[in-house]
Amino acid sequence: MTDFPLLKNDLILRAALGKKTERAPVWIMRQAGRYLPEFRAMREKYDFFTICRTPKLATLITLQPIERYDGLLDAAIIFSDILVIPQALGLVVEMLPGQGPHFPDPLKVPQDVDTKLRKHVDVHEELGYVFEAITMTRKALNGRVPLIGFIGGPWTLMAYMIEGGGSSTLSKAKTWLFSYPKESKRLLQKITDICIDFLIGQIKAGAQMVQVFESWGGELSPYDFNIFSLPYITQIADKVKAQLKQEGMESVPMTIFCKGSWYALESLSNIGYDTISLDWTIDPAHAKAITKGRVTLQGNMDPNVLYGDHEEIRITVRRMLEAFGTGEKYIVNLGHGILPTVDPENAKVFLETVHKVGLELNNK
Ligand SMILES: Cc1c2[nH]c(c1CCC(=O)O)Cc1[nH]c(c(CCC(=O)O)c1C)Cc1[nH]c(c(CCC(=O)O)c1C)Cc1[nH]c(c(C)c1CCC(=O)O)C2
Repeated sequence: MTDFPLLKNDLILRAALGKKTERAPVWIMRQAGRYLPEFRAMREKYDFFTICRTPKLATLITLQPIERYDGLLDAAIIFSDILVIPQALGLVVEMLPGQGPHFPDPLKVPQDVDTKLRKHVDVHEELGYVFEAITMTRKALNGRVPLIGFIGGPWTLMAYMIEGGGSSTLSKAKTWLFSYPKESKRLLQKITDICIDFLIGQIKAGAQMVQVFESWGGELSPYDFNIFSLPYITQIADKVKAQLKQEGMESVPMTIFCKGSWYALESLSNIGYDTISLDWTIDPAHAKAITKGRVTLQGNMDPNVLYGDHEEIRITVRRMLEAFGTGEKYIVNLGHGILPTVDPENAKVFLETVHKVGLELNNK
């Protein structure tokens, strides 16, 4: 194991493990991204996946929000993308400016799993650049805040690999689920095996917390979620923790974010994750009543509130903190990624209010 600088702010790790905190910690999904002019300047020079594959650039960008919002963020998240796993499997993925991800040759029929995808993926060979970026970033952070690693959930990755990009209906991916359920499960298992190896590698490289982004969970009915998502995200938590334990290594807190899967809260609080990240359609009181303190909750302000004026942002943050409670089992975040046209000053108002109101409510 590499020797890393001593961690000075462990609020988020304590909150994730259910310990008391002086105030609720905060970070922002997609905090290193297009809303920051310093990120856009880098993107004028470099292609998206070139940045992901160049540890020095990924480190620099991961640190951008940490430096801009000096002392206001309680975690950094490694700059990368969930789609590096489909790339590791052998698919070409491009990031089209302003349009998002594009697969020129996606999976079309089940036989493609055998002809278009690598039989075996060695994560060190294919994704070693992410591990290097994590180790480099953890050192560059110099203990300021913990570093979060991440992966996409198997169903979300499968859907991208078949749709070939974003989609409003996911009809192509769902055609697989309902026409070729056996082959779909085989593909989901293949992706899951890589997710497990990749997360373990990220933790060994220095990730101090990890998040699974099942961003398209809510596109499935509760019945289908239990068949095509839940078993795989469950395996990820189980096997990552079991393997680290077997190797005598400490695990790190794990967060599951199933966007839109409000119906799955009960199941999600029983499958080995420490934290559940919520989108804004879930009422905090409802989430607390269902999860009953078994997990830490993270979230969940509507990212569009950051388009409101400063006073509206402050009011919404206060309401959210009062509803979740700030001293225990809560991490503040948005309900989904920060939007690319948000004013970075509004994000600052959000962060400052979280600090101010969090301390105030804890000292009551
Ligand atoms: C579905 C998904 C993807 N990527 C991701 C998800 C899960 C979270 C979610 O649901 O939003 C996760 C992700 N993508 C990115 C990060 C980096 C770390 C961070 O959060 O700051 C993380 C955690 C960088 C990125 N990933 C992407 C950008 C913008 C790319 C650009 O510069 O053109 C960044 C900074 C591109 C991307 N990557 C993806 C899409 C749909 C897009 C285009 C839309 C968008 O820009 O938000 C796939």
